[in-house]
Amino acid sequence: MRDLIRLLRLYAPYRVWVLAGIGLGVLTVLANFALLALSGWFLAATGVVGVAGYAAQNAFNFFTPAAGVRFFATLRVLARYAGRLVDHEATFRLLARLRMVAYAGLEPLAPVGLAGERGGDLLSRLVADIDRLGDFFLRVASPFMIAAAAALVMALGFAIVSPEAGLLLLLGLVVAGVAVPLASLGLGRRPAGAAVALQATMRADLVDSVQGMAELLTCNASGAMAERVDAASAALLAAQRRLAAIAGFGAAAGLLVAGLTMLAMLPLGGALADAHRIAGPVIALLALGAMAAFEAVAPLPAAFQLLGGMADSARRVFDLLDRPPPVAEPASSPRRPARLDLRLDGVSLRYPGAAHPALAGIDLAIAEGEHVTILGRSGAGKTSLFNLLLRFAPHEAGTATIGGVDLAAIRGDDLRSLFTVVSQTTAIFAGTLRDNLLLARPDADDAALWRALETARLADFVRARPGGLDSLVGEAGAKLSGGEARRLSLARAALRATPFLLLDEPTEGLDPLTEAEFRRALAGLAAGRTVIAITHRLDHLADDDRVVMLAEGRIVADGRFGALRQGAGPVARLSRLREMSLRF
Ligand SMILES: Nc1ncnc2c1ncn2[C@@H]1O[C@H](COP(=O)(O)OP(=O)(O)OP(=O)(O)O)[C@@H](O)[C@H]1O
Repeated sequence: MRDLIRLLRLYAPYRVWVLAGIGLGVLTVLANFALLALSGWFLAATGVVGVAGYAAQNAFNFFTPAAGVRFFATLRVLARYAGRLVDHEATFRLLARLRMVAYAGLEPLAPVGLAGERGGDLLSRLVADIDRLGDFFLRVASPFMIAAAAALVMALGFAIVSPEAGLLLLLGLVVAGVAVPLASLGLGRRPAGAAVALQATMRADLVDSVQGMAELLTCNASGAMAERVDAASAALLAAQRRLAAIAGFGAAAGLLVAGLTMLAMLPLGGALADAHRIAGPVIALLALGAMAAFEAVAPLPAAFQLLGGMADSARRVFDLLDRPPPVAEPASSPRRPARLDLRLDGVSLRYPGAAHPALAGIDLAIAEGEHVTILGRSGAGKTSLFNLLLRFAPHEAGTATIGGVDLAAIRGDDLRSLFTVVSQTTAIFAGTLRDNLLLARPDADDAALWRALETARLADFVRARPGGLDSLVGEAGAKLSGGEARRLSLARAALRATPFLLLDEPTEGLDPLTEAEFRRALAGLAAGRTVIAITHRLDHLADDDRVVMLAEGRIVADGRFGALRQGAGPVARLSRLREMSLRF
């Protein structure tokens, strides 16, 4: 419930729309109530006057009630139309806000804070849960408020005619609008919660299986995955069927209470008329008015039923938004220093929840313009060093500075604007080649894009495509080969003139010819920049290249490659191993 109240607070900027929507909703219900009550009375009264003779007919004022009927009928239509417009406007505004809030909350968590999440589950929270919450005002909050306000006004209206009739109407409305829906809520809580969880699991499984379809097919595992999705789908259908049955029960019980209340008005009205407390035609007013009054509570069973699922969705979304970002952001960044020397003193880094630090006591100084190669076995902490520099993960001890400024004092966006990363895993987004290039520099013109493609040796490939720069690359670059995707990332890098170039084994897995081209292009990009390159390969290192070797998160060697490979240290051992493996 706390989450739903928090959700309501997000409506604050749209309170005028919200209040107008509720006001128009109340007006619609009251206009319908007045229309039926007046019509009932008018019909009954004209009937009575009809049999009472000529004099009574002449004395009866037909015009005012007839005008009233037309007025309420028109008011009802106009109020309903305007109400729908206003409600939907408020809903769309909230949806847009919710999506912005969710995205803004998610962004600081990436990539380290989301490492344990399933992509499909995140998608579920961002799309399905938020869509569900978007309906909160329209289908839950607004019906409750309209029902409460309209029920009180209508019961008061009846109470003016007769307190007993007012009480009876209020009782009927409370039973149909609160007791019956509460019963269906109790019955529906478990299947509603199960449906939300099952939908999320099924979506996550589906996203996994679509992304890994090739792997599933080659492992003959697609059948097992299909069975898993099928089982989740069957369980979801069972939960939804149960919910539909409960909703049907709620609607039927609500109608029954409405009918019984209307029927009960007849003997009550009769007794009141016998006691000369009301005129005969008012009995019709009470009966038809009571029937119309239940329009106010008709949406409540559905609203109560949605409440459970919405509370679950709100919890899932807010749970994501409440996670502290792995890195605290300063409010602003200091001025960019004149020289961008990098210095790490006793730096340690531990990922959230990890037992061991990924980097421990790192002392490293890299002067502006220097080229450094980072070596180390898998899991040694090489990528973690990049994560530290890019402030994807904070360091827990030591100091890390750039040009003498603490990394923690620089906003993530400002810090990352100093770096270009080229890695072996490149995210290619569904869209055109141009879209993917413009990510790196949104204001780049076509001439700049072609220059970058030339640098990355991809220009001929793009020219040969009928769509040129506007050719589609497919989901995750499915229409590109691995080497082309890698060169696209290189073209992106060529568009970013940043002082630092971080290379994370970008030539790994390329054929020798492509690799040679790639390296030449990289050398062009590296000129005049500080370059930190991770590699497992030693064959491209020259003797005077500076290498830093990591093992279990610590620096175990730092010096010129030629000197280090002559000695007896870890670089020499790695070098010998490499030579042996080349001989095999
Ligand atoms: N997001 C994360 N959460 C928890 N632990 C992590 C995370 N990323 C990496 N690690 C752990 O930190 C350690 C260092 O990982 P890192 O990715 O820096 O290694 P690496 O040297 O780049 O390895 P490789 O050459 O295989 O890419 C490993 O033990 C790894 O399991």
